Amino acid sequence: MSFLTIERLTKTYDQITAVDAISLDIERGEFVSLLGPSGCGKTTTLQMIAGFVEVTSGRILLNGRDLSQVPPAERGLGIVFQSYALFPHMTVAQNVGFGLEMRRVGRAERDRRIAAALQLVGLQTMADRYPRRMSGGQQQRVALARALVIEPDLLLLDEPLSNLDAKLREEMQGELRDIQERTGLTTILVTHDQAEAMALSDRVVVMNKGAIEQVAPPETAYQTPTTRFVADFLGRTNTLEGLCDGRSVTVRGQVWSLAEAREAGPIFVAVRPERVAFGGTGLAGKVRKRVFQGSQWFFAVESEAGPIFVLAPNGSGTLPAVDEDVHLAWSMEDMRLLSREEARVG
Ligand SMILES: Nc1ncnc2c1ncn2[C@@H]1O[C@H](COP(=O)(O)OP(=O)(O)OP(=O)(O)O)[C@@H](O)[C@H]1O
Repeated sequence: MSFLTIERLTKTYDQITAVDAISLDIERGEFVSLLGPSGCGKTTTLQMIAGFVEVTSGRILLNGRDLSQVPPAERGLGIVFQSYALFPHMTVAQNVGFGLEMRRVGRAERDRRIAAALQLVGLQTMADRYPRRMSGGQQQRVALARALVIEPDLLLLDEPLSNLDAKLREEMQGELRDIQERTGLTTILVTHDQAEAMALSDRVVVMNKGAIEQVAPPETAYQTPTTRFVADFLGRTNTLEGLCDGRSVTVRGQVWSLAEAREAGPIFVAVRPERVAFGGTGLAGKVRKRVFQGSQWFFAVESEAGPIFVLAPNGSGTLPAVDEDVHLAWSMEDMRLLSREEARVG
């Protein structure tokens, strides 16, 4: 039995099915992200786990206990929202200790746990500050300390870093992962940011229209997306139409032999921009756009099979200019084959 089990969880609002019979198992100590575009149902899922949104049907079991009749405050959860929701008239220590006071934890124990939580988020010197005199990143750390101090069974994070600027956000991601690893706390993060989900998680749960598209470690979901939606959502991907004859795949006259036989018929081929190379006698095209991105160059190529994006590391030899005629190649291993059904988008 998993630490957290979600069974056919559903939420409907009048005509809208926000979450559509999703099932998911999360192990103790795992860091899992619910990832998807706006409106896919990730927040609603988290809110049902937290107990803030009533479940329409399905079950949530935490550590074997059915949560349906358990009020939010008794579920043993630490929660951090996008808005820090700190009490402005309380110091950092008072904010962090609030939950302990509610739980009638004694003074000495409270002080010890507040100090430990502040240490964990690197705010040990700021216990007496008021939130308004702190940066967004520091306030978010207070919110995190407040969630950690009650020693929750499960940590729920709803877009906790999306109010921070890009650099601070990246820094906080590292810290969040670090803290999670040190505490071993089972964590669920809701985010629409695929880079954030991939950087932090043991597994990502990619959601679309209230349903789960794929559950996998970030690398697996990125390298072997099982649907076109996942392939498009996790980074940029090129999707081209092809034809399979059972033993090989053809895209505009270019043929790749298959390692394993596959059902014949029309298919889609997905290949990542960083896997496409210039040169050889592959697909012909013309460079339409070339953009310097620091560590890499981005190219938009109009090919005979449609538009193809290419990413080439900076310093990887001579690269083509805009309007130059080019050939594009990639190997069989870098190609994902999606059936028409798998290739549906949206
Ligand atoms: N209280 C509500 N009443 C009616 N519909 C709702 C309510 N809350 C959410 N919805 C709808 O349910 C769907 C899923 O919403 P949800 O907030 O879970 O998505 P999300 O993936 O978290 O999106 P976002 O990142 O924008 O918050 C949306 O279509 C939304 O409009």
